[in-house]
Amino acid sequence: MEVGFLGLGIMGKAMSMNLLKNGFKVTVWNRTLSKCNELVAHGASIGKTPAEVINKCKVTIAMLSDPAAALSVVLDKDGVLEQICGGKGYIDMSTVDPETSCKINEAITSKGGQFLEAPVSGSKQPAETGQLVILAAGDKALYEAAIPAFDILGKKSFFLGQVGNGAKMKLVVNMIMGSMMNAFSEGLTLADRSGLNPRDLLDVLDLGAIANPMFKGKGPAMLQNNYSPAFPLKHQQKDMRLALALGDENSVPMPVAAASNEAFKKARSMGLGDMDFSAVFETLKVLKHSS
Ligand SMILES: NC(=O)C1=CN([C@@H]2O[C@H](COP(=O)(O)OP(=O)(O)OC[C@H]3O[C@@H](n4cnc5c(N)ncnc54)[C@H](OP(=O)(O)O)[C@@H]3O)[C@@H](O)[C@H]2O)C=CC1
Ligand SMILES: O=CCCC(=O)O
Repeated sequence: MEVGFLGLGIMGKAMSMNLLKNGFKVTVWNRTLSKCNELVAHGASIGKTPAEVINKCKVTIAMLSDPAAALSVVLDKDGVLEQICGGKGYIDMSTVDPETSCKINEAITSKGGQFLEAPVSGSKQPAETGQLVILAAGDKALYEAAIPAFDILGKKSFFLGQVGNGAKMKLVVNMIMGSMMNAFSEGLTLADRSGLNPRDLLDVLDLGAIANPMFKGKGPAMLQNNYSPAFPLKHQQKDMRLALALGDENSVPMPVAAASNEAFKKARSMGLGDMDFSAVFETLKVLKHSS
């Protein structure tokens, strides 16, 4: 099967590489074109613009940073819309808000193309090993056609109905994850400041009812001030912001998420946006202990 792939950041690079290694023919494009070279060394072809990729491929996947990037790649000059037409499918796997996804859907379907949103749960390593959780919504026929690719990229795919539902599910999941990361950071700090060994806290947490892969995976690195980015903090803050907007629209009070968003904003203001989102832990270190 031949697919196009737009956006070779942390996730897009790992996902397109995985497709290549599993026998897919892949044509890639990235805004910074030099990032295509590694994929080409593994057998990918390059499209010089999103339009060129769409022209070449029946199905094209996008994995882009945020709503502005997702819209720009579709609507701007040399974008997806210039070549999309009947018989072609576009699958946006970026994390965006439902409104952005609906705008893209309208643009693609107005030209006769098929559209599926399919944001993912899971980070760099699951992307490398094909263990993502795919949250798809939109064109059911395109979803079914994409299953061979989704089976390579993920361990489980959900079809959630109309466009917007995939985006909503993803934002709810990441809102919970971002709040958990803040509670975890506060717990590590409280353990340390009150004279406990935070490593003991990691062991205790791992044996109890709130054990989870995120605490287990990120905790030891956080205690070594290692925030090598798997999920960049700027994207987590974007997701909290978009989840809070969804809360506004649905009159859902979310004081925990709002406080977490403020912590991520503070971390961005400290220059930590490109670090892993666990770097929000650093926001607690600027407060010195006082008696
Ligand atoms: N990292 C993770 O753990 C996960 C991330 N996600 C989501 O997946 C998406 C991608 O994440 P990730 O790979 O980590 O992000 P990166 O920041 O590593 O990559 C972002 C990609 O978007 C491109 N891009 C940014 N702005 C534009 C623009 N205006 N026009 C065209 N291309 C643009 C970048 O191109 P360039 O190289 O030129 O800058 C790059 O290819 C995000 O929506 C994120 O929230 C979802 C699940 C997990
Ligand atoms: O959007 C990013 C999700 C990261 C994860 O699920 O580990």
